[in-house]
Amino acid sequence: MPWTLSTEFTFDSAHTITGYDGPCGRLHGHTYRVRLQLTSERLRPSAHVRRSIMVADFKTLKWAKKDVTQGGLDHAYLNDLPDLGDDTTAEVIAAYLHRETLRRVKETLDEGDDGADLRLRVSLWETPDSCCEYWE
Ligand SMILES: Nc1nc2c(c(=O)[nH]1)N=C([C@H](O)[C@H](O)COP(=O)(O)OP(=O)(O)OP(=O)(O)O)CN2
Ligand SMILES: [Zn+2]
Repeated sequence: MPWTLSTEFTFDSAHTITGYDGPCGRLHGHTYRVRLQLTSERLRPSAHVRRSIMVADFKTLKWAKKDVTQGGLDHAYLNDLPDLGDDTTAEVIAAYLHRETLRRVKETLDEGDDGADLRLRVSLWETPDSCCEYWE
């Protein structure tokens, strides 16, 4: 793949791993760190410029750092989100970030472009020393 776009950001959220036999089963919070790496065979128009000069707009990739009231994950109670429910492990959140980020990027593509060459890798740190990666 000729291009790899990489961006990192954090969001602060609370969660409970329902049914967990230990402290993680109680309400607590994390500063989650996210790294997104998106590879592409070609350059495309994006949400803010119609010439083919980007893999995707960094602004589109960083949707999750927005406040939950604006469609992101910052200052959310993650268990309240219908796509996550009570299973808010790093594994489930990373898969959700993968699905939702690709969906948002593909929304900006031209008609007839299915984005089949786009590959996304999500790395999600729940704590400074514990990370989950998700890619296909
Ligand atoms: N495979 C997973 N294991 C755990 C997850 C997870 O999402 N996937 N989550 C938790 C809890 O959310 C917990 O808050 C994080 O636990 P941990 O990494 O153990 O964090 P600590 O820094 O509190 O751990 P120390 O005991 O201080 O090392 C648990 N497991
Ligand atoms: Zn936790």
